Amino acid sequence: MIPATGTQEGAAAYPGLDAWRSLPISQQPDWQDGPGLDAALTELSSAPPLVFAGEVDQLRTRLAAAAQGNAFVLQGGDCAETFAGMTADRISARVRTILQMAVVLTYGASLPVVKMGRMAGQFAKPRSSNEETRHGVTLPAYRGDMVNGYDFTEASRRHDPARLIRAYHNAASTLNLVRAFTQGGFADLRAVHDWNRGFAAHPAHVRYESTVAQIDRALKFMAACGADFDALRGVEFFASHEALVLEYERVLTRIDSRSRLPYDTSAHFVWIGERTRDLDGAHVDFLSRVRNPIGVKLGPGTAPDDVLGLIDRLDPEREPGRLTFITRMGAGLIRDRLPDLVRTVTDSGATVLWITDPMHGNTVTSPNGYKTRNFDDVVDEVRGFFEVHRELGTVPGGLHVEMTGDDVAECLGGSDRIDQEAFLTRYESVCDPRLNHQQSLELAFLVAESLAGN
Ligand SMILES: O=C[C@H](O)[C@H](O)COP(=O)(O)O
Ligand SMILES: C=C(OP(=O)(O)O)C(=O)O
Ligand SMILES: [Mn+2]
Repeated sequence: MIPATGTQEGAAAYPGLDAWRSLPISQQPDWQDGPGLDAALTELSSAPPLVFAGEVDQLRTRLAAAAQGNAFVLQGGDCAETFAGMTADRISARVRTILQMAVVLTYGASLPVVKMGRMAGQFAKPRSSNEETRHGVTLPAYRGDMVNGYDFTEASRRHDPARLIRAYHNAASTLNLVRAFTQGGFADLRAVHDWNRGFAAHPAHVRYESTVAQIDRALKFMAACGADFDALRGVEFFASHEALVLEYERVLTRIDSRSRLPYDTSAHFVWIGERTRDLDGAHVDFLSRVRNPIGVKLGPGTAPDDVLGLIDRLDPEREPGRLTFITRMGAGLIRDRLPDLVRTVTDSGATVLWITDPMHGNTVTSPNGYKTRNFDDVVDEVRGFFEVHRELGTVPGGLHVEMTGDDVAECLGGSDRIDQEAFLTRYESVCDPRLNHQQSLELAFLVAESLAGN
């Protein structure tokens, strides 16, 4: 595999990479141009790329397969990664949960599952409000560890460009560990299946025992046929995040030594959020100019013309795997809003990958004041997504979830019946509520059952 170059060398041949600077832009830090920002960007401009162009191309082919119905994508991780949360235990729990979900989905879909973490760079958050008020004190809103700190003090909430450098190093360490876990034996199919057996053995999860038993039989069958399980010890695992802070994405954009084309080497896959997908805005312009596969979040207000405009701007060549639409409509709206968008894309002749994010359209506030989501709404939106695609004969290509491998209590419900009282001691997210380990697995089992037509 030939790496992208490790410097900005060659980027001068692409002046368009800086065209976003003169376009309308929202949700950016307010750290004013100054020595702090310049110093951080200078340091990062010579830092090595986090991912390699060849891997990014590989992902594009995997996503192309998913768009055709020949693979299924699982994208999951924190709403907002934190520097403090970058411990071996937490990273391994998250990777392990994604691997467990992937085995279940692989069985249910009878398809390869493309595994992508919202990991190693998910450090910047768009917010509804610029400010947060607590007990009469108003401070800048928390915008992710790449921008400011979560602690509610003036010093912590100041936007600090030195955090760009910390974000880069935290992403590098996370990715290093993820690569080690997924290549070093941790992902062994038999071990992952054993973990799932443990999950289904719990009395609250008995209804999943039959799926586990079926997977068990499938593995025994594979073994009897002489499958080389040792060859299955390593898995591909890709990194992704919302490309929000464009200074960070720009400085990590490098020219690939093979193709001489620009790649955003901060992650394999980057997406544009619901709040920054303006056709004439900075985010769409910048991402139109890098070779990575790109995602765009689509909320319930998305118009058919918006999706056509996004295809023209982001995928003018109609390249398989280039463009993914991540829909987040809400359980109550998906069956109403998604069909028009899918029909519009199909009629245009374009092929995009459709993924469901059943989290962001289902956020509510619990009576005791926590941002939460009902597990049943999450499941219902996923079901709606599959129903719409089945009806239209199109491909439901993947699942995008905010989740963790830890035993937190942030979303309501699931077989373990998380209630709002549990939030008082086990709510840890610094932004949106995540499915915990059990809820994540449960969702995977439910999706697998419906994929298998059970
Ligand atoms: O993760 C998504 C957004 O950053 C988040 O939903 C915004 O939350 P807010 O409405 O609390 O700002
Ligand atoms: C900000 C997010 O989502 P959206 O852009 O869909 O609101 C997110 O994925 O955390
Ligand atoms: Mn979120």
